[in-house]
Amino acid sequence: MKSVETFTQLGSVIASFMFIWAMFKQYCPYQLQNYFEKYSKRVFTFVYPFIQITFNEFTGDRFMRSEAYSAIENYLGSNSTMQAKRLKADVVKNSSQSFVLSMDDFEEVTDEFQGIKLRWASGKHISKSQSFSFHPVTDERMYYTLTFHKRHRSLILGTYLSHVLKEGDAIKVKNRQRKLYTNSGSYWRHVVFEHPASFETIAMEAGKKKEIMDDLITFSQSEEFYARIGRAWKRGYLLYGPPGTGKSTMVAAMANLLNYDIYDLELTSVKDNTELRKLLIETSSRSIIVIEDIDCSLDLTGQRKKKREEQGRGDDKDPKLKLPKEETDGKQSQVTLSGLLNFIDGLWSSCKGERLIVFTTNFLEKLDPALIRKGRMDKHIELSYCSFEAFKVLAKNYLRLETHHLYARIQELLGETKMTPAEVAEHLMPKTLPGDDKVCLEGLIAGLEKAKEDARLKAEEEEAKEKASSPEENAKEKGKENGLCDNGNAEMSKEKE
Ligand SMILES: Nc1ncnc2c1ncn2[C@@H]1O[C@H](COP(=O)(O)OP(=O)(O)OP(=O)(O)O)[C@@H](O)[C@H]1O
Ligand SMILES: [Mg+2]
Repeated sequence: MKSVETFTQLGSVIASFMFIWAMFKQYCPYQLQNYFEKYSKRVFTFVYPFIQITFNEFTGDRFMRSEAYSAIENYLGSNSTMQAKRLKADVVKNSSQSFVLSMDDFEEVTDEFQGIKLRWASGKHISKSQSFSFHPVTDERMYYTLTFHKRHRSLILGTYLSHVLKEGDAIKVKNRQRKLYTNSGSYWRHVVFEHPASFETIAMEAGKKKEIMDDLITFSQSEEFYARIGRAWKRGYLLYGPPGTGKSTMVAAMANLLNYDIYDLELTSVKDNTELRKLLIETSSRSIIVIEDIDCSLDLTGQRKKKREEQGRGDDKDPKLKLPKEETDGKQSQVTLSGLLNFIDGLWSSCKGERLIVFTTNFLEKLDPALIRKGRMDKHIELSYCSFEAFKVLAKNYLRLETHHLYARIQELLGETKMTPAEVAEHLMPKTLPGDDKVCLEGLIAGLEKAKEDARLKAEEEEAKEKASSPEENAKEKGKENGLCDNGNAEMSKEKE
């Protein structure tokens, strides 16, 4: 890199000479000017075999920061921290509130790409406002320059620069503030997404958890695979299970694992298929589009289909078919099952980047099979009642307990009765400060025993009802009634006698 520096100094000398020439050339005869310029350029390229590219912070529009400049800034971040003697620090308001370091003005760092050394330098143009003012405004425009030998021109201009942009963008995505979007009608609004859920804290069997995490990570790293097989880079997940088993929590954990944004799509407030299409096209890459409680969101369920069949109306693929959920509402949503299916199947192919679509439901059996078939909803994940293994995860998170003598009783009860992780978690919440583990575990045992007793009573009640409504029982009951009547008649006839 020493040679680059020497040549840079030489370049500066030649540049100064060119500047002096520019000042005085007007006093030279025209032919001499041409002659001098032609040969001075040749000499310059001969003695200075390096190419320099400038990347300005602002291009054209003063208010729009150049994307290339930001990508380079991110790309050089780690190099700058290691090499530059003067750094600039800033705080990024993300969850970690960490510092972001970049090289200060007029600093230099080197980079290496496929064995080629390159030099990046930062600079600043300062211009004062021309108009007179007591508070003159200075206009500062930062820039980066990249210097490399001309024999590497094609490699640097092609492969290296796209590598810089790609890496810089990836770093930007990693450091960015993630967002949670919700739709009000056909517009997305967003807030900063800072949900603490992670796969580590989700109560679930370790094997199942690992399988889901592996699936997600494999998906996020399979851009080339999807391109090769000619499929849009998307994957559908269907999370189903009773309320309070962690479906929404898992969506947040997925977003945190993959560093994705979340688009929480409220289908009932979407007017029609056109609005749905608009909303979905506006979603960015690296995002999860979630439709919670899909069975309630719209009547996109098998039951509605059956009802329609009974009414002798066409099939569910008819795009004109309207499936308003709240027909009594003033505003009717006219999003159709076919509208949703068409989007899931078709439109994404033209949207760049990766997207996950997640449906959650409490009632799997209510959903139209067309909606959840493989290829649309590729992975079906059941979130169910709390197992002992899941309980241990919760106890570790909430009480920092690995084991306890009450665990044996809890294991026994969890095998006999159903309780959702949400309910178990509620029992494990400390009731006083500092929390008392034994009190929490005993509370849970009491809760489980009560749930077991309630379930037993309910089962008995149902059994009794069933018996009452069974034909044999009815006949017996009738028999009894008749018997009573006969007896009554007999008594009456006795009385008559
Ligand atoms: N598997 C789980 N692991 C850890 N915490 C859980 C789990 N399931 C539920 N919880 C806790 O219970 C609360 C409710 O869970 P969540 O909202 O994810 O349930 P859900 O399945 O989405 O319910 P619903 O069907 O009613 O929307 C969460 O705040 C979470 O802390
Ligand atoms: Mg939920």
